[in-house]
Amino acid sequence: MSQKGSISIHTENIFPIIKKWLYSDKDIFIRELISNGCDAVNKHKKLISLGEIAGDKEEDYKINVYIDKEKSALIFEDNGIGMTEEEVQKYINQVAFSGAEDFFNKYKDKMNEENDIIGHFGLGFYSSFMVSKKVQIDTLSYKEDAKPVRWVSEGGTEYEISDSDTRNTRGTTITLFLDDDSKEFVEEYTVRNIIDKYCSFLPVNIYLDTIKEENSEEAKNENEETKTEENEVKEITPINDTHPLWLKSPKDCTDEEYKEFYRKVFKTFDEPLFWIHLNVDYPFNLKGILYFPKLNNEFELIEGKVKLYNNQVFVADNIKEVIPEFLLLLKGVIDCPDLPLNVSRSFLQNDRDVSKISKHIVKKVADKLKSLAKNERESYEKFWDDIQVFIKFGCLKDEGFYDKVKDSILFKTINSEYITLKDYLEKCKEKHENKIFYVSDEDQQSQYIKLFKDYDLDAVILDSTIDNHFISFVEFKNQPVRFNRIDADLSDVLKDNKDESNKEGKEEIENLFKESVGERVKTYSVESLKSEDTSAIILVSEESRRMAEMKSQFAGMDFGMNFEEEKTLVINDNSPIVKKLLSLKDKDDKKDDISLICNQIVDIALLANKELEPSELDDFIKRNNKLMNMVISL
Ligand SMILES: Nc1ncnc2c1ncn2[C@@H]1O[C@H](COP(=O)(O)OP(=O)(O)OP(=O)(O)O)[C@@H](O)[C@H]1O
Repeated sequence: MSQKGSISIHTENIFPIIKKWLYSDKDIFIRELISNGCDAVNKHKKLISLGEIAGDKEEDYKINVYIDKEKSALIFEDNGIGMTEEEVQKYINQVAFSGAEDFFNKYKDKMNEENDIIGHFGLGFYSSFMVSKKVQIDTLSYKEDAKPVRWVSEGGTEYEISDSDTRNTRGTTITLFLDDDSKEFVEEYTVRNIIDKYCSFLPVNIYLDTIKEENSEEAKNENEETKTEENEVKEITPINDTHPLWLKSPKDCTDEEYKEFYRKVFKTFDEPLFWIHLNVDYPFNLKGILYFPKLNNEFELIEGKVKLYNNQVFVADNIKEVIPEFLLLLKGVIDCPDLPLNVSRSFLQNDRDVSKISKHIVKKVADKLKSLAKNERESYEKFWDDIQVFIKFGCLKDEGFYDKVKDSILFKTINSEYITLKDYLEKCKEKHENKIFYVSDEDQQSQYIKLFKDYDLDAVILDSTIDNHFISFVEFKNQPVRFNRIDADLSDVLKDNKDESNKEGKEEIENLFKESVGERVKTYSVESLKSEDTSAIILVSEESRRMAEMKSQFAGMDFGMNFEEEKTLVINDNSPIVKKLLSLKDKDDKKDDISLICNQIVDIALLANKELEPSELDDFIKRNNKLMNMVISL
């Protein structure tokens, strides 16, 4: 037997649910009530522009928020459309029946502008019961012959409607009598911060004031002040900026405006490097400004912040569904009226739409980078050190982003030039095809940099933490290109410059070192290096170094193999010391000295590559002392 039916809901049970679960954050009742006021104003303006009613669209529309400490109440007052008794019955008494939706549906055929009404679900108003023991609405509709109405409810399903004796101008006043757990909302500082957070860019002026008790000291002082400064008119400024910069057309915004907006929104004195003004009408509405912040150090990146707005109402910071994770390293604002938000606004519903928006933002960022790299190369190079970590992170996170920006990725060379991968490979094709040499630590690898410069070779600097991963990623995407650290095996590259003369002498030098140094290095090679100052350098095979690094990252794990770095000692037969050693090789009484100096040369070469092992350092110091003694007793 099958049966169909409809589930019944007991309204009495709904309120505790709304109160407790609907909104994750108590503060948001302020946002909901102010956005209702804003909707009410916008509706009124819309009716004027549609010619439905007479009036001045530029009238002084506003939302006043008053704090009444004495009554422990918060009052929200607007001069919007107001409500008739019938509308109160319909929109307020029926939970989840939105007058905003109703209004939009009624006029949507006539409205050619986008829908800028915030309300949607018909639930926002009830968030006021999260903080109130009693809520009172006093409202007067714009309609002719409308009478002021009062609606009062103490949070259950009971309400009372009567004539209002306090509202005699068009608009709505909502009074929240705060419950005992919500007394913090009588503090002006708290309320101001919340309005600032959510409503900074709402399109209607918002003012906040605390009602002074008539005979209080504060009120008396204020009276005194007004008496003494009779001629001075106290200027009251709204909390919000009703025309945020992102709404302006990019061509009308000046650099100074962008910078000022950045400083104001992110409360900083810093200047952004550059920015992207997003302005999309199709296939969805999206406006915003993304700033590339100037970084003082790599780790500051985590502080990025992208604020998401829905019709100028703040929704949340850093929503990763809309803004891809790597873009969260930027700072900025994004206003997307089409966001499929759910009731509590900070949660998104439809993944497909959201991912479209997110893809679009990525594309815009990539386009901007490409255009800067192409058209403003000089400033792009100046920014590069600051933005490179961000871009590399983006590439690692999103291959699509890499594919878009790959030709705009720069590499700084040891000659302080900036070059793309393509240009580097082309330039070095003859000398080392598909091989990129890089420096991971300029100070430590200075010997090698010098060698490179002597041989007119070029290397790029990849010294941030992210570069290790980035190198593997670029190799994977650009096979058979390989990155080699500057101390990697250069024999192929040096071969071209190889001096084939003195072959015999070279063999003798090699044997001399082999005898004295033994197994400490795997291979020996003797070259005629251009610089006489270097007696020898150590080269480490790229593969073996990477394996050894990997092993040290997974310390303690047994890989079943020995990952030793494979070292080659390149001895310079142009060095006067090496020459001298060679000349002494047959002198028996010099054997010990030769061995001492050969080992010392190896250690110095090792030191120039990286720190010595403790036991090696020990020997090095002992030998050094011996050498000094020898010199002194000469
Ligand atoms: N200040 C106001 N002035 C005029 N009408 C109002 C005001 N506040 C609420 N209303 C009416 O009550 C309706 C219900 O408000 P409520 O905040 O519960 O939902 P909403 O704004 O439609 O949607 P949401 O839940 O998304 O905020 C509104 O759609 C509007 O018609």
